[in-house]
Amino acid sequence: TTIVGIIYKDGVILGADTRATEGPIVSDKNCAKIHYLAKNIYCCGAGTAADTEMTTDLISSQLELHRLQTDREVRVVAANTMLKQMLFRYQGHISAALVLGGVDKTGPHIYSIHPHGSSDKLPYATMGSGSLAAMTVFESRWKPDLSEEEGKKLVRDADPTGVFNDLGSGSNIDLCVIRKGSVEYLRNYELANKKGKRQLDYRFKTGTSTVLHTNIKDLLVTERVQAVPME
Ligand SMILES: C#CCCCC(=O)N[C@@H](Cc1ccccc1)C(=O)N[C@@H](CC(C)C)B(O)O
Repeated sequence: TTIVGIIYKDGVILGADTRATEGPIVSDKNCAKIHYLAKNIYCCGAGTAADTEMTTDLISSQLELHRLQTDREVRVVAANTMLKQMLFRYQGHISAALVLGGVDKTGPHIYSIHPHGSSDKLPYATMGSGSLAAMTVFESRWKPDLSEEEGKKLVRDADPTGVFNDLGSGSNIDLCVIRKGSVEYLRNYELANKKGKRQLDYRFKTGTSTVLHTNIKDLLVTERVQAVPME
């Protein structure tokens, strides 16, 4: 997985690849790794698919109850606290490595959260097997007050470094732009690995293998079976 998040002038932008693996096998070529937590908060997940899905679903439900109780828009820091406290409680056995992003009344926020429960509040973050590849782009090109176009371009250049150089990442790129009061969830923003058209027909021609022997059985004829007396 290569998941990324940045803060730009008017909010945050999250990015994720869409590959799920089981060892050397790609088990899903187009899975969704950007999860809804609240209308102003989304979360990218790396690690065990089941853990990232279940953890984000659970915290999303808890955030909704929190919103109903407080009657206020939930803050990103609340999501971070709930996520890290649960991951810490399970001492790293929940293999969910997260990039949390959102915008609330205090502004845009990005956190990275590790399976053991530590979190870092950052202007940009990457997680997953392709995180080092993606981080090269942010370390060299991120700056404060990027425009939305510049921010999208940065994420669009960072995530593919993992998609193309890390075997644990691949296929397409999903994007999520969160501004004050609006969200743009761009599923399959980039189809980075379109399947090519086969050039030739590789099927064997009929008659390739000679027929040596034919045996046709009439299955409708039922052989008489001797009834075996019950003991
Ligand atoms: C069996 C099995 C694993 C089901 C799919 C599965 O969780 N794959 C994992 C890798 C992994 C983890 C733990 C055990 C095996 C295999 C995976 O692809 N993680 C990606 C993110 C998730 C959200 C798709 B990424 O971090 O590479």
